[in-house]
Amino acid sequence: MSRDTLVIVPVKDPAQAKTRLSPVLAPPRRAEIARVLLGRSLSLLSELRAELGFGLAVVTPSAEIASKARKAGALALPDPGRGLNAALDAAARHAADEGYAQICVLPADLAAPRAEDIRRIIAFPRSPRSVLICPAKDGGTNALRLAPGAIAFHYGPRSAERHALAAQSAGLTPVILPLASLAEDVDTVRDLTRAAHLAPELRGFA
Ligand SMILES: Nc1nc2c(ncn2[C@@H]2O[C@H](COP(=O)(O)OP(=O)(O)OP(=O)(O)O)[C@@H](O)[C@H]2O)c(=O)[nH]1
Ligand SMILES: O=C(O)[C@H](O)COP(=O)(O)O
Repeated sequence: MSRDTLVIVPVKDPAQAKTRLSPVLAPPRRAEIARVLLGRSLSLLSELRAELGFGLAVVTPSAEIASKARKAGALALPDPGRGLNAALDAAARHAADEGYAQICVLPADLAAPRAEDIRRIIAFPRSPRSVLICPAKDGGTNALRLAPGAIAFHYGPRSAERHALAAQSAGLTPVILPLASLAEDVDTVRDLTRAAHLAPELRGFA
C-alpha cells in the first residue's frame, strides 16, 4: 500500500550537529547524541519499512552517516551543501526521478518517536492535492508528507505554519496532524531534560 512513498531523513555531519546543546555538551558529546538519535530512528524506520514497504533514504553530507544508512538498508543521498532545505530539494528530486508518488520527511532528532505514529502518517489517505504536516511543539515541522515538488521546503522558524501557507499558495490543502510522539524533538537544553524522561538512552546526556 505504501510502496510509492519514500521516507527521507536529513542528517547533518555529526561534527556540526546539535549546536543548541553547546551550553551543556562539548562537541564530541554533541556528535555522540546525534549518532544515538539517528541510530534509534534508523532502527525504528528499518523495522517499519519491512512491515509497510516504503522506501527509505538518508540525505547527508557525511560519509560516516551515509555508510551507517546503507548498513541499515537505506539509500544514502548526497547533500549539495547549501543547508537543510536544499538537501531536501535534492532528495525530493531523486524521489520524483525514481517515480515515488509521495515523500515523507522525518528529522533524525525526534525525542521518542513511536511506531504507531509513523504508521499513521504512512497510512494517512494520500492525495497529490494535500500536504500532511505534523507540527513540532516549537512550531517546527516534525513530519511532512507530500508529493515530491508539491511545495518548496521552508524548514526554519515557524516552519509548520510556513509549510501550511506554501500549500495554500500552491492551491493544495494543508492537513495538520498533531501526533504526540512526533511533537517533541531534541533541540534545546530544556528539550534534552524532557527527552531524558521519555527515552532512557538519552539519560546519560542530560
Ligand atoms: N542533510 C542535511 N541535514 C540537515 C541539515 N541541517 C539540519 N539537518 C538535519 O535536519 C534535522 C533537524 O536539524 P536541526 O534541528 O536544524 O539541526 P541539529 O543539528 O539537530 O541542531 P542545531 O545545530 O542545534 O540546529 C536533523 O536531522 C539534522 O541532522 C543540512 O544542512 N543537511
Ligand atoms: O523547521 C523545523 O522544524 C526546523 O528548522 C528543523 O527542525 P528542528 O525543529 O529540529 O530545528
